[in-house]
Parts: sequence; C-alpha cells; structure tokens
Amino acid sequence: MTVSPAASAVPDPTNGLPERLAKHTVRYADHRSVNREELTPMFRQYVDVKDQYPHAILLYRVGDFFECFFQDAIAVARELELVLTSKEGGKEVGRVPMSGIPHHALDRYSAQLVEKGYAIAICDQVEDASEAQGLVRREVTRVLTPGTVIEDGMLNARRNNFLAAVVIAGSHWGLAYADISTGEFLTAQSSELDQLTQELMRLQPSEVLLPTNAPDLGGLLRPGETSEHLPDCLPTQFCYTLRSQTPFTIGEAKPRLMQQFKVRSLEGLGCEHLPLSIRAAGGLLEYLEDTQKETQIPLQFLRTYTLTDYLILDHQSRRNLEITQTVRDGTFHGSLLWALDETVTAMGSRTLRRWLLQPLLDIKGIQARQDTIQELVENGALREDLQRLLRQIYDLERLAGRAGSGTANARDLVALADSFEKLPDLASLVATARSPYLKALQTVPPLLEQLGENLHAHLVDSPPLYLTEGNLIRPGVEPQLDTMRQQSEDDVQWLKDLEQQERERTGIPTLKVSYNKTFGYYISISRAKAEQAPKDYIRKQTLTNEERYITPELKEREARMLTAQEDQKRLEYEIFLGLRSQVGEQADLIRTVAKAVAAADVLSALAEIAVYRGYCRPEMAVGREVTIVEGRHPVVERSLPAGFFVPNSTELGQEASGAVPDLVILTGPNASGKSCYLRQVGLIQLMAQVGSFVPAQAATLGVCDRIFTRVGAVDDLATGQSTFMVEMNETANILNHATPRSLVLLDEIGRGTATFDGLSIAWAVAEHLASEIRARTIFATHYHELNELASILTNVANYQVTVKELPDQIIFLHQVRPGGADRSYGIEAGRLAGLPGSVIQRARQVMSQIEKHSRIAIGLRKGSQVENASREKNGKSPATQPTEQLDIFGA
Ligand SMILES: Nc1ncnc2c1ncn2[C@@H]1O[C@H](COP(=O)(O)OP(=O)(O)OP(=O)(O)O)[C@@H](O)[C@H]1O
Repeated sequence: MTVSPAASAVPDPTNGLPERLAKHTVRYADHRSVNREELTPMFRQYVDVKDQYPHAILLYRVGDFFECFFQDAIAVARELELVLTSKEGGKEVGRVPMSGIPHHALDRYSAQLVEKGYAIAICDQVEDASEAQGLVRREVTRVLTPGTVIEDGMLNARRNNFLAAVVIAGSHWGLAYADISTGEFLTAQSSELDQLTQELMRLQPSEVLLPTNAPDLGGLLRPGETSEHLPDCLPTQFCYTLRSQTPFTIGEAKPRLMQQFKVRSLEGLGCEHLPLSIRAAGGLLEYLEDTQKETQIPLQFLRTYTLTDYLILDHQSRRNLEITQTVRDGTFHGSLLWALDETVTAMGSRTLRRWLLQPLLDIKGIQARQDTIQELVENGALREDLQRLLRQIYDLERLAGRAGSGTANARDLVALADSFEKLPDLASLVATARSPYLKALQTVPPLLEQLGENLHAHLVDSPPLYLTEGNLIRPGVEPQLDTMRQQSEDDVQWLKDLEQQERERTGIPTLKVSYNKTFGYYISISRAKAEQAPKDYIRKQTLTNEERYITPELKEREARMLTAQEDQKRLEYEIFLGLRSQVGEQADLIRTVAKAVAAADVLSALAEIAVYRGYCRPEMAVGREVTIVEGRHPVVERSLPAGFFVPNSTELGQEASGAVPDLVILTGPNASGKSCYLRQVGLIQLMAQVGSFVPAQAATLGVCDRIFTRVGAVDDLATGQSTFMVEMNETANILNHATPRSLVLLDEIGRGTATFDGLSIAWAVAEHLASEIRARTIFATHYHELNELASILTNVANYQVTVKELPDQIIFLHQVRPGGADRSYGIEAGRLAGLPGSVIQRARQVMSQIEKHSRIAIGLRKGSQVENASREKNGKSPATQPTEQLDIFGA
C-alpha cells in the first residue's frame, strides 16, 4: 500500500503487552516506540518494511518461518492462539515480542486472519540465503486483504468473494465491485443512499474501499468497528479500508479504466456519463494494483448495471424470505438456497445464489430459463447425462483466474484440461436440444479444445504440488528435456555400476553408495569392515556402526549430476510457465464457457427438483395477476414428512374482475400457518421470476417490480432501534415505495405498541395499501377487527387459516379459506401453554367486557353500517373513490 507510516502519535511502548512478557525483559509492544539505531540489522530491516504497512500484519520470512514481531506478534498470537515468545532486538533494546508460523502453513493461518478481517503483508526472502552477502534481501510480495484473496484455500467455493468500492457525493453514489477470483467487475450509480445500503447488503462484500480524508490512511475497520469516517448509510457489519481520495478522482480514475480495458472512451463500458461509477471503479483498480504487486488480475470487461434491471428486494425482504439464510439463527440450512441448491459444480452454486438474489423483470429472460428447465424436465435421460458430465467439470471461472494471475499450479492446469476435454462431450449431448441455455453449449471454442490437448500432452496426469521440483512434464514432448533425463538415467546407472565395482574391489558385499543433503553422495562401509577401505577413500563421517567416505571421482560426478538435475527442474518449470500463460491469455474465453456451463448446471438442478418435488411451470403474465393453485412453501414442505404439508391457493390483483382482491386480510390463531403462507406466496413469486418452476399445481403470475415483506418483529440490536421503531421504519419504506405492480406481505403490523395505537396503524396502513397504492398485499394479523375493512373496500377480502376446535385442544388444519376469524385464539393458546385456570377464566371475562364496551368495537360496528348504507346508495366502489377516514374511535 502506498501508505506513509502511521501519522498517529508514538504509542506507549508497553501498551497492550501481555503481563507474562511485561514481567520479563520485554519492553516494546509497538515497533514505533523503539529507537531504530539500537536495533539489530534484521530488526532494522523489519521496521523499515513494517513502516510501509502499518495497518497490515507483516509476516516476515526468517528461514522456514514467517515471523511477526512487536504489536503484530501480540495480535497474531491472540487471534491464532499461538505461543507468544520473544527475540533479542538489540543490546539496548532487549527482547521484543515474537510469534511465528511455519512457512508451509502460511495459507491456513493467513486464511484465518483474513477471515477475522485483517490485512496481511507477506514479506518474503527474495534472494537465496546461502548466496546473500550480509542480510538477506526481503520484499513484500503480496498483500492479502479480505476482498483480494485468490488462494483456493481462502475462498468459499460456493459463493463469490466481492471487493467493493463506494463513492458518495451528497445523496448520489457510485458503487463498483469485483470478484477477483472469477474476474467479474461491475459498477452502478444512483441517487438514493438507502439503495446503496441495500446493494451492499445484497452483495455482502468481504471488503469495502472508502475514499476519505482520514490522516491514517490504509486503516482497516474490521466488522463492527465504527469510525467518524464511515458515513451513516454504510452498515458497520462490513470490513472497510480507508483509502486516499486521489485515485478516486475522475482525473485519475478515468484514464486508469481506459488503460485497463484498452479503450479510447468509456462509452462501450456503459459508464461514460456516470462519474461516480467511474470514480469507484477506478479507485478499486488502483487498490488492486497496490495490493497485488506483480500478480496481474485478469478482470472481465467492466459491466454497468442499473438497479431497476432486476426485481427489487430490500435487505429486510431478503432476510424475511430467508433466501440465503434463516432469520432465526442465520444458518444456510433451512434457507431457500438450501432447498434449491442441487447444483453439481461450484460455479453453478454461485450462479444460483446470484440468481436468487437478483430475480428478473424481463419476461423473455424468464421464459428462456423456463424453456430450458422444461426441456430437461421432459427429457430425463438428457438431464441425467448432463449432470453426470457437469460433475466432471472443475471450477473453470476460478481456475482461469488463477492461471491469469500466475498463481495456478500444475494440478490446476490438469483440472482445466480435464474439464476442456468434457466440453465436446457436452456439446454432442445437447446437439439436438432446442432451449436457449442448452444451445449455448453446442459449440466448443476450438481454441479451448487445442489448449486442453496441449496441456494434456505436456503435463503428467498427477503432477506434484510444488512447481520447482520437477516431474511435471511428460517424456517425449521436449527433446532437450528428454536428453537431460537420459543423462540423469545414465548417472543413476553410473552410481549403480560404481557400487558394484567398489564391492568387488574391496571385497565388501555390504558396501553402498548413498546420498544425503549435507554430504551429497558417499560410500558407506560398516565399522567392522572399515580397515578394508582402500587408501584413495577420504573419510568424511564416522557413525556408531558405519564409516562414510568420498572419492574425488564420485565428487566430480556428483557436481555434474546436481547441476544437471537443477537444469532439468528449471527447464520443466519454464515449460510449465509457458503453458500457464497460454491458459491465462484465454481467461476471458474460458469464463464465457464457464458462464454457460454454470447456467446449465443451475437449470438442470431446478429441473431435477421440479420433477422430484412436483413443481409446475408458472405462466408469466404482463398484468398484475397472482394466481396460485395449491401452492406450497418450498422449504417447509421439505422439512415435513411427505404429504404432511397442506397446499393452499392464492388469488390476487386481477385487472378486470372485482371478485379478486388486491388486499387480503389473513387471520388465524397463533402457529396456524399465517407466516408460512405469506412467505410461500413471496417465494413462489420470486422463484418464478428467477425462471424456476414453482411448488404449486398451477400458477399464473404477473411480473412484480418489488416484493416487500415485513414478517415478525425483531429488535435491531445493531442499530439500537426498538422493535416498534424497526417495524415502523420498514412499514414507512413499503408505503413510500410500493406500486400496483408490487407484492406486499405484511405480518403483524402494529404489534409492538399499545393495542389501540397498533390497531389504528394497522388499519390505516391496510387502507392506504388497498385504496391508494393498490399493491397486491397479504396482511396477516391478530386484529380480527381489520376484517371490517372488507365491507368498506371492494378490493379487500378476508381469509383465515382454519383450525378445528375440540373441547380440550385446537387442531391446526393449516387451510387458508375465505372468511375472517371472528376471534383470536390467544387465550386458548395461553391455556394450552399452561397458564393457571383462574388466569384464563379472568382473561375471558375481561375480553368479553372489552368486546362489548370497547370504543374501537363500537366505532367499527357503527362505521361499517354507515359505510354500507352509503355505498349502496351511491353504487360506487370505495376502492376507486376512497372513503373518508373511518372514525374507529366512535363519536
Ligand atoms: N400449510 C401448512 N402445512 C403444514 N404445516 C404447516 C403449514 N403452514 C404452517 N405449518 C406449520 O405450522 C407452523 C407454524 O406456522 P406459522 O409460523 O406460519 O404460524 P403463524 O400463524 O404465523 O403463527 P404466529 O401467529 O404465532 O406467528 C410452521 O412451523 C409449520 O411447521
């Protein structure tokens, strides 16, 4: 990072030092507090590097370890539960805190630190320690931050790892985001700050770059940390990196983008006229240059999108519909994605997640997906063969990314070649397919076929993990390598011959020619026979049972052999690098194919589900109709034994017929299935717009612009808002943004306050939605007084979830039927829960008094009588001619 040493004041040297170390001779817990002149040369080199990376944990290579010192040692020991020790920092300095990790465990430990929101600078030895004159030269070769990791072990295969950058100007904002492991790079600009929050919540980026004027640049705010530099609209749950403003200025960002994509104008990228988008994207690119050092990240062409391209789902709705995790405990198990993810590749799984979070608005796009699913539903053999082949295709997107960035190993290239080999099979399998997503697989780019053949021709089937140890390249492809290999076989034979020859010369049949790292080749004779060793043997080492010798002839041959081996390994490595860059050059093409493969995977998974779980193809309509026949909740159905889920139908929002309501008031006892029904309707609509088949017997669904859900009441502890305030904020958001094309699912509005306030608000909200906005709405409530609304507004209907009452129990039928519940079963539920009999009896008395005398009840009764009379007289629909506000509190 181009960050100057921290500008903050030099800290107290012992601040944060663990007691155990403080008691000993360790005095310095922070590298900035030490007098550099007094440090040993190695420590001086360390602090010089550390100064350039004040906000990252510096992992400093010393032999076989990556060591941390001073404050980093303390943090790393704490976070990774490693032993904190100390090392002599200089005569006057004394010991400084130290902790370290073995170099071979770098990936594992780095992954843990990055996951905890730390940035890591890896400072490696850049010259051979044995050849160094004085101190070994070291350099930071890579900076790892949560949003910039590409290492396989640090990424979740089934989800994207996004790095985002935001630029805010007043209420306008620009957002750019990239997944550098797959190369996706997108940008958007808009004008409502709330939408920025919603976009970030959808993306769940691992790291967000924020240009600021903060003096302490490069700082990383870990999730949950707050800062005066963090604007209010940005949720604290993400990891933020504070950057300088300069790369985010239009003057720097624009040329950087043009250079990256080798274009003369940004017109082709679609963001020419979106300055905030350009600034965000340019700032993100600069950060990549800064952190990736020599590693080139092959990004795809920047794509500009607008928020209105997709069905809008705000964060609350996404959460309430439990799309990627459950509300209750935030687990994947129990979410919609869990229920639908039958994909067989990691690329498919990531694509399904993205599709579920961005349902489509375009009917043609939806139908293209539906057509593909239908073909795969109708042709079971095709579906099975397709999935069998897809299973054999590796993560092309990320493998291409690693090849392009020069971090792929030989196994990665073999995995790519194996995958390319399957593409022609895939193409011939779908040769006669008719649907769009299968047709996309019918042609295999010849370049990829050749590339796969070339990789297979060169690389052995199971290459080693390390690239510089040889054994990567097959025999017979590179004459020079074959000559070298022949030479080393001759050498091995020469050693065998030597052993035989020396056994005969000395008369010792147990004499052996062996090798170890310290002495190289030597002749070994047991101690008992040592006096038989010839005079020309030079003794090198004496062990308890063995004497070891060398001869000038053996050493001379050894020197030649070792050089030849090194040359051979180097040549293999060079051939490998050539292959890797050939793959890297095709990264874009590979990713295009990867996209097609991923989509086919998602659609065959959805087809498989449709067949086995009895889903139907919904008819997508241009109007506002929501007609679902015998719908089911896709997740609850899966968690119940087969046949236990009770299907329910839904009819909302038909244009012409007055018989179909826009708004349904849904009543029913606790735990009867109201929330489940509400979510079921939302999920069916969402799945339909993703292009999936839906859990129903039949469905006709108009395309929705937004789905809003307000389900249950949960305190938002993160922002310190009360249950009621959260509920009111969410309700306000719905009333301000819903349109006649929206689907609104409300559960228990007005519960978190006094009953009268709650009922009044619930009434007013329902009335506004039905008569002003006319959004398709299901309004689940315990206030059965709201049933009166249906007698006032023609586009409102009452439904209830039915129960069967037995003398000592209620049986939940889970059936949604027309009509309103005339009472709630709260007291009944209390009785079943074991409240004392006297309390239950008293509650019943109180309730009957309230029902008789409550001014709300009287007001409602009176109001509806008056309203009915006036409606009959005028013959007008109150939905088209809003009534005056009903005085539910009586005169
Ligand atoms: N259609 C159905 N078929 C079978 N079981 C169902 C159905 N709907 C709901 N259930 C079961 O009933 C349980 C309670 O449902 P839900 O939470 O939707 O009730 P509710 O009416 O919203 O309750 P409350 O008013 O207390 O919030 C669910 O966990 C589910 O197991």
